[in-house]
Amino acid sequence: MTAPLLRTEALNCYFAGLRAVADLSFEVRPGEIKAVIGPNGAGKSTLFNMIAGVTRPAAGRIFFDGIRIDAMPTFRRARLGIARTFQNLQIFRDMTVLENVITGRHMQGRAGVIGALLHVPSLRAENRAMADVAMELLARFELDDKADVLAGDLSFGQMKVLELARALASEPRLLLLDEPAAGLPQAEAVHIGKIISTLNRDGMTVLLVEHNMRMVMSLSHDILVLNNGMRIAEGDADSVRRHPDVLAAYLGGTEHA
Ligand SMILES: Nc1ncnc2c1ncn2[C@@H]1O[C@H](COP(=O)(O)OP(=O)(O)OP(=O)(O)O)[C@@H](O)[C@H]1O
Repeated sequence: MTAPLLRTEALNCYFAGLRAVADLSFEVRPGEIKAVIGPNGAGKSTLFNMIAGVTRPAAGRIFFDGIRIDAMPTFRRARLGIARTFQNLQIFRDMTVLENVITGRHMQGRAGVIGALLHVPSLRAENRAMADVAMELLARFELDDKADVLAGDLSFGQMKVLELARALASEPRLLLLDEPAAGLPQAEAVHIGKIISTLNRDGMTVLLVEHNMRMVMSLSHDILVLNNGMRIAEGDADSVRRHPDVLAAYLGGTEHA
């Protein structure tokens, strides 16, 4: 069997005594779309933040491609090939769409974001190459005609796509998507879903935290269900949908789409 791209071992995280994630071990295999679902407060964001490097686990280990990463700063995880999007969009609204993608691209380059923004002369050639790649990405997401528009002037749906494009600009091997459909009408959620599906068909491994059940059920190869920080089920859409503990956890919840 192929080695997992991402693996956690007995992860724990506490907030003021509350156990937000409890002894959680799970894997993401290369090439799969894995979703993490669960009712509000289940621990999804906490898990996501531990993988991205925002929150330190109290105990447990995280491995990316066999390398232990749980104590690594975020930028080193990014350099290893982990990119993320944010639940609350974190695009630069006063920069153009193209510049936003280039900031993602600079995770890869020698220049760094500051160098890019200062237009250091020796870095111009590198910047031009990055701009070309960024334009290709925008074309792929049908945002190339908006390259010179300020990101803040995009529609909300386009901003979500832009954030995805920026994350991809670093050429990651693992894409962490934090509620990519949040706040979108169903038609635009379907559009984002198609983009994710195409990326995955082209080989991208995806870890998805999402409340939109239609998206989760249609996209995911494997679904991890959390409740109170613990795994209550894991498997494909059909098995998870029918699992009695999953039904019980969601009873009275609002997440069913
Ligand atoms: N920074 C924090 N300080 C204190 N408690 C926190 C903090 N972050 C999360 N928690 C608590 O940890 C538990 C897990 O929260 P988490 O945000 O990970 O759940 P979630 O599954 O992402 O929920 P949602 O679907 O509402 O985003 C919750 O009880 C939450 O209140």
